[in-house]
Amino acid sequence: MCKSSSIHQFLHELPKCEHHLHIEGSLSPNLLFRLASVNKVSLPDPSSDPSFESPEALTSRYERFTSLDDFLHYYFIGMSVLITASDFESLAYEYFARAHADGVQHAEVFFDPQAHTQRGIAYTTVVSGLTAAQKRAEKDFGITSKFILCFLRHLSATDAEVTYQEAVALGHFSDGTIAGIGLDSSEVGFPPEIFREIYASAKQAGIRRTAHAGEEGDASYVQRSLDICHTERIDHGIRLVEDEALVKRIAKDRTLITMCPLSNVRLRCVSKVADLPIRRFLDEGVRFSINSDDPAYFGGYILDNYCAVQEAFGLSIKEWKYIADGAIEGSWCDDERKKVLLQKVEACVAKYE
Ligand SMILES: Nc1ncnc2[nH]cnc12
Ligand SMILES: [Zn+2]
Repeated sequence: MCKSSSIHQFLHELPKCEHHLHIEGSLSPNLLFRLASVNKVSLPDPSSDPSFESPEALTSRYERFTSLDDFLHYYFIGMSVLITASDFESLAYEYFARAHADGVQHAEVFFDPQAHTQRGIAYTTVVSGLTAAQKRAEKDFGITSKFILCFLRHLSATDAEVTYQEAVALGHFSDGTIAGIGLDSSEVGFPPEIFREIYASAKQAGIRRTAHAGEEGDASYVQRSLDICHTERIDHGIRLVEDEALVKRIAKDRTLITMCPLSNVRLRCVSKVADLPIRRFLDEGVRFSINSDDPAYFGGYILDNYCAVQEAFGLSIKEWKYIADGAIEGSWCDDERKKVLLQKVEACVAKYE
């Protein structure tokens, strides 16, 4: 919630694109406990980790993450309760409904297939649940969406290749089921070039490419994602400001940075939202979007992130228009959809200017 109710109303109505949302990160503690019980999945014993005593205890543990790896420990345990296609469908449909309520018009959603196939859940089970939700959400809410298949960087390139080839063999990249690839999980010590061959193959095949970089890793992770993996976007990217030439290059190339303010605070990448390089990005012409990352873990969905930015930086309507337009331009939807979304932003801004 913003202090000013009129700016809050404006931010609520502003047409949004979300580009950095891990669907497994939208699993709330309540749903996690419910699915564990329905699917008979055992969670860690509360005598070894009291956070698993109740959904409330887990929620309060989520307020005390110490790092990306500390969060990932809970993230991977959490998603172990997802078993059937219908579990994935319910999870994704709930996300789309929540995003729609926050003013999201277009969402590009990450998923982590290796985290599921590793524990015996078929890749096709995951994808059929997600795509069923996608179709229902477009029909029910008019929200358009894309899926981005992420590779877990703490696993080997060979492991990633198996998943990539499964998606290729099923025609999922060529038929539009999946729009692009991404790279997530522990960053430091797992540089993007480990996955250079998959990224080269994706580029050759016209598959869209992004990667988490510059979240905990330094600016060289961003630079190597661009130069070696030819990524078209950068997820997080907050540490790119350590390299002024890189900031200028990203501004010139209009490379979209998908920022996640509440995530960066929860994972202690910065101590407060005001420490994020938002003012610098605006001043230097860097295009960026504002996103929720793992909303069930980080205490807020997309509108909460917009409000946190507003409270920290006191942006003008004109600056919000720049952000909203940049988010549309950096989306992977077709030009026709972009045109419609740009017009919606224009109409919203005209109402509040
Ligand atoms: N913020 C994040 N960074 C890296 N990997 C992730 N997986 C889910 N959220 C993530
Ligand atoms: Zn992320």
